[in-house]
Amino acid sequence: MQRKLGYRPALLWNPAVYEYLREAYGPDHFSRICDALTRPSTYCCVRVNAMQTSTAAVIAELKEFLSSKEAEGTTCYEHPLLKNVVIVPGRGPCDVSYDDEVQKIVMVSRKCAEAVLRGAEVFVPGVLACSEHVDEGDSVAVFARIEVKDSAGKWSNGVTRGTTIPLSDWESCSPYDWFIGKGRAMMSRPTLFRERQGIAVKMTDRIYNLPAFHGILEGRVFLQNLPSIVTAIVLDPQPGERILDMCAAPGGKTTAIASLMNNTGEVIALDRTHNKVLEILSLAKELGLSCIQAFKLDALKSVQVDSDAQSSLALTQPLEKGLTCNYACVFFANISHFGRAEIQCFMATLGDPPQTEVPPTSQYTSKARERKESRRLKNGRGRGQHLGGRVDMIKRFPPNSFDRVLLDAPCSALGLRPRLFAAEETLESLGRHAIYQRRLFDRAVELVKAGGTLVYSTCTINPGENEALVRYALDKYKFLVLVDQVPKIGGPGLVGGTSVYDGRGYREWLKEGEQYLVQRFDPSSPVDTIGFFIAKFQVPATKSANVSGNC
Ligand SMILES: C[S@@+](CC[C@H](N)C(=O)[O-])C[C@H]1O[C@@H](n2cnc3c(N)ncnc32)[C@H](O)[C@@H]1O
Repeated sequence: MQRKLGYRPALLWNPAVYEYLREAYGPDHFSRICDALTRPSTYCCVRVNAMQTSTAAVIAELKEFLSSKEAEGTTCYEHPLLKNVVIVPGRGPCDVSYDDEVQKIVMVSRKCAEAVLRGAEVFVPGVLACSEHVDEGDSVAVFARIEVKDSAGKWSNGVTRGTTIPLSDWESCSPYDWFIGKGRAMMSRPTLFRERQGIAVKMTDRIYNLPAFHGILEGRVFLQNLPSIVTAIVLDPQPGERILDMCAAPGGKTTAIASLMNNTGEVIALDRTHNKVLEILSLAKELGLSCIQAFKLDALKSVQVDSDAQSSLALTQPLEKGLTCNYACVFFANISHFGRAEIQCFMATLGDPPQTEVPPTSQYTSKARERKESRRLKNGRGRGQHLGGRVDMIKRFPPNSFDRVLLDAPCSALGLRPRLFAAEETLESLGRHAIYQRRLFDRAVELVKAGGTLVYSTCTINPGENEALVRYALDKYKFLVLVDQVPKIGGPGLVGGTSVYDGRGYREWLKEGEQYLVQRFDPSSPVDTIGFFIAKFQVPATKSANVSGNC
């Protein structure tokens, strides 16, 4: 059947979100955006680590590498506007025809398919089902299985892992299966469903051919989306400055910022997830960027309140020590789920720390510590040690601590591509993202110095998390100035607002004139990037007086 032979996936949305975005962009534009979201960008963007090498050297090495591949005609060039950025074009969509040789099918999960469309091979955990008698070396057609709603209203792929697809029975594929290319099976069917890892299918004919250069130029380049690189440049970090990257993992923008500063100054990277902090540290090490310090910290709790000052020294200790070292650490570890105001209020009533609250460990071991010790004996050293050391967990900062702050906020990620399914977000969940981003933004405003710069970015096309955040920021913090950005590669933002009530009342976007100050990367535009949004704010020298009146 025709639908199985072409790659024309229709993106599935929650109906209310679909209507909301359709109204925001207009039917034709939104239809083009949906179409673009289902495809990967047709080029790779490589950020050169200028600390280790030069753009010319990278281009020379890449050209040599690419010419040794069968990807004929593939070349690369420096981005015309961005220093140290190399573009490597790919191809697609390509016609991949079936012939009699390909009779066997491998069905993969939607997430696996999205990775394959970005250039990955099919790995074992991504395989859901395949034809009977698939043997190592067989030519197979690879299909993506898209989620469907089950009888309980839950989204699932509806396929039991290991299911057999009859030979050549294309009809057994539903309208939710999309052909993404052909490949060579690297293992037989029984092995495939017995193994837990490894390459299951090596792709030979892809709908999208993106250059893959794993394992070359390590430490000298970093593969990064164009808008992410632009975000770091827009922040305009200067050598010697103190910069905060509030939501930093895996560290793409953190390392871009540190490189722009020639590795001089201080880049503080926060993330609330332990292993993600290790990822930042490992990337910084790989790229040789020693000016980066990464901490595990909920950015919502990153601002020191007056009563923190006395205990700030203790708060910079790793939590493991904190459990035994002193009262302040134990206190903060245990109440970390409270908000700032509650902590402030509690601390104010607390007075001096009691001397005998936590006896020394030699005399006393808490139940939690006992459990931890027994886990340690059973499992060996903690995960921090396995992955290369533990991370500092608590470090609050006094207000007005940073020359520049980047808030690359956690978001609905509705701009990421390729994307074969978008129905998981509802108007309510979009509203929750927006609220969370506003709370993080409030902290960012506190932490940036008077005279400093604050950049806010997301990888979503949802105006409620983009333009509406800017409206919130300018309405709440009258002293903030929305400023122009260099370079400007994205298009203008959205003016006006929405009639669709998202349950939270965030309906106003930009005012006339403001749209040219932000940049919105539209996936359907010729720049062909992920959907992304950047806003830059300047804080005047008189910030502190204004902050107290507005925060
Ligand atoms: C969009 S990603 C950041 C990507 C990163 N800036 C980069 O360019 O590589 C958002 C990150 O925010 C982190 N995050 C979410 N809530 C947070 C919080 N309250 N405090 C700190 N990090 C948080 C998530 O763990 C996630 O790694």
